[in-house]
Amino acid sequence: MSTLEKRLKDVFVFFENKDTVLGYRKLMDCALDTQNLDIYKQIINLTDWKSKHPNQDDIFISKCLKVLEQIALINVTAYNTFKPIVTATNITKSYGNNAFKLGPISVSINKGNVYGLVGENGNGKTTLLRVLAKEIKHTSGSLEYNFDKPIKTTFDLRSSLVYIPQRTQKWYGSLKDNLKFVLSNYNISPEENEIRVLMMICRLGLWDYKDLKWSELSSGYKMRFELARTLLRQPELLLLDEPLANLDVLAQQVILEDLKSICNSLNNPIALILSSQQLYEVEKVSDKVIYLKNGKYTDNNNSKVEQDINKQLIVEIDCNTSRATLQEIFTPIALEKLVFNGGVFIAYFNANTMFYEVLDVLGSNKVNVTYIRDISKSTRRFFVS
Ligand SMILES: Nc1ncnc2c1ncn2[C@@H]1O[C@H](COP(=O)(O)OP(=O)(O)OP(=O)(O)O)[C@@H](O)[C@H]1O
Repeated sequence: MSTLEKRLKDVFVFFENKDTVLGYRKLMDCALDTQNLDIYKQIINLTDWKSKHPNQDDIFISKCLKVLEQIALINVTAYNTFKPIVTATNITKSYGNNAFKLGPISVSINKGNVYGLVGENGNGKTTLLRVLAKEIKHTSGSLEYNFDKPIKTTFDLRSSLVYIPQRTQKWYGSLKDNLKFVLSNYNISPEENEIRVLMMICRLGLWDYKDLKWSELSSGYKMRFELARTLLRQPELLLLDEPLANLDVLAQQVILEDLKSICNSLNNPIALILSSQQLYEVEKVSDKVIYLKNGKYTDNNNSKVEQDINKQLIVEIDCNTSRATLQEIFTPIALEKLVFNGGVFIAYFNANTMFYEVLDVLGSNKVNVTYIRDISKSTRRFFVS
């Protein structure tokens, strides 16, 4: 089964299980991959219909399945270049008299992948993004880009390599008109412009907001607008600085899932690097997490400390049991260290201890746990240690 066939089948299963919202998003991803304006028009009509008939799921699903059948008839060529779009080798960045130094950093970035950039405040996330975005020049090391589209002008560069900073600028007029303005620079017909813009509006869940002004949108929708504006230009490398700031937990999950599937496009994949303080959410969607510590990171981090930490089972626990009690009940399952960091306990066990044994011990001793998580492989372990 080809990747497209598999994706179409997934969409079918979502609808079969009445996961309408998710199914529709995935259907739109498949539609985008066709690059076919007739399919786009059908999605636009369907979104309009859904907006006018919000409670008629069964009819909506049958309409979606008809579009799905038509997408299945279209030949979609999959992108298959595995060359990294950017390769950084021992890059560093210093700012004049400031003591902070970013790097050396070595990393390769590939299309179709999501990279989560995490680290404590002031550890160089924004600096790294700005260096990769060619907004500021690195001090030493080499940085090699491999864009598919020819880069002859700064406009070409800024289409393929897009950086969205933490604070975005105010715009005037309606959301839809602003998006149409973006495409008006790309030499396409007014009709095609309208269809492509409306398709992107549908995909990013902006249908009911398309006629609103900047001041009428919440932070979450302003971020969605920025993404729509960027994605219309079909970037190859997308750098987002804290896109989750100001979003509620649900909106964070939705936007991350959306970003992941948009980057995973079959014929137009994007390499995405996003910085965030939302560790769990970012780790869940990232193909790789870049953790910056004092400005440093290397792809193959095989330092001795790393190897030792990787062997332990590390569990974060929130409960109102005393430290002494936890110490006592965990000792038989090879507790090596118990740390209380003011809010939660971090328990370090021997590598042979299993997470289910920890759950077992807590349950059998009737400990009231409000939160527990195995963070052995999460970058969270660096933040709590
Ligand atoms: N333009 C600049 N001139 C001088 N120093 C700077 C400049 N920009 C950043 N720095 C310094 O570089 C260091 C790293 O900052 P950076 O903004 O890259 O970190 P960050 O990880 O993104 O932080 P945060 O999570 O707080 O956004 C800080 O010490 C900061 O003071």
